[in-house]
Amino acid sequence: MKITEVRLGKISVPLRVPFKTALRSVDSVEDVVVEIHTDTGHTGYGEAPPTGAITGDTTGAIIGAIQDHIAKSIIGMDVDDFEDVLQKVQKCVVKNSSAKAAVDIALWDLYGQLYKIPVYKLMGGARKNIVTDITISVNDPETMAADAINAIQRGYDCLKIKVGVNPKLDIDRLAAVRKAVGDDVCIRIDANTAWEPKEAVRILNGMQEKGLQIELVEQPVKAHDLEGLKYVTENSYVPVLADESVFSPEDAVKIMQMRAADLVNIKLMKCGGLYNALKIVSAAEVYGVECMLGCMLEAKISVNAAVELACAKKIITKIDLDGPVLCSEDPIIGGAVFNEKNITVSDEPGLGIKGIEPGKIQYL
Ligand SMILES: C[C@H](N)C(=O)N[C@H](CCC(=O)O)C(=O)O
Ligand SMILES: [Mg+2]
Repeated sequence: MKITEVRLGKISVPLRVPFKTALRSVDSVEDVVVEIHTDTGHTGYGEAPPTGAITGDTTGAIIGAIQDHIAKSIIGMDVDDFEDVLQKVQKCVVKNSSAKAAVDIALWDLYGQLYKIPVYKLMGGARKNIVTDITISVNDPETMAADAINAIQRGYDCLKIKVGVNPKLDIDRLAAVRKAVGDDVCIRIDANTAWEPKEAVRILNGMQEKGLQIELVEQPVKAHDLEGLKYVTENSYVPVLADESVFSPEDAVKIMQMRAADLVNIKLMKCGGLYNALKIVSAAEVYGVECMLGCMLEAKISVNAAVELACAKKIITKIDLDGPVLCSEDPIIGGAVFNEKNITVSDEPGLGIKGIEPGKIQYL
């Protein structure tokens, strides 16, 4: 199965409501779609969003990295030389984790098709069903309480609450949400790097002293501030999950060795795809650190690849794969079934993606 062409396109999917975090505010998912074609007539699908505020990757940079470096390096290679092709993707250009992830995902899709096996079974095959949380954007406390009730009415029982814009409001935000949804709903929060370490401990312990039952906090402090992250981990009542601080497997190992966080959030767009995500998973298994499988604002092709990984590995105990359910439509045909919080992985070979709705992709 030789790679003959790497074709790129763009999709744009409106969100149900604007997505607002401490780092950015957007109204739609804008993704680069990758199709890898082969001499056997197979197509592998991948996808990457331009999450510049977190990865530094813009649409133009994703397209440029793939066209100028990655595609040139892998065209003509045989997908059956899988390790060689995956390593070529990682090594032909530095950084550019989202571009690498998009191509890596498409290659796993092809490799699964070659051996007629779903990707989650190739990687471990632990389970077929997972349950995701849903994200509530940061707003004023009343709006967030109303959004939380709406999520509960859609059937979600775990909410990921964004905080960190005007941190003075954060305890009031969580108090309003907890009051609105009651005690049985799981609430996790994500500060997206917004707080200083001492401020984080004060806010988090203030929340727990009020009985708000926060399950975990994601990335309370700046990405590079591992000492600050460790300070929060050691001094707050709330378990800490590292997100923006963990891109590569090396980052993950460092955080685990330092005990700078209690958990890590694996995202394919940060680590460059499934090849490196599996290394983070292995490190987590060795250190006994549970993982979240998360996503950026992404449509269903790349989130589908994350579903495959989450269904393969039991060390992944927290699921934040709500990209597709935040969208107002799903232009992707095939793949995992997203029924609100319940996600069922596809049993088709590869990723099970059949294509994109006609007219929904703009080829370059
Ligand atoms: C969409 C997902 N639930 C999420 O919140 N991801 C964010 C970053 C998403 C983005 O800005 O595109 C996170 O976990 O930090
Ligand atoms: Mg996060």
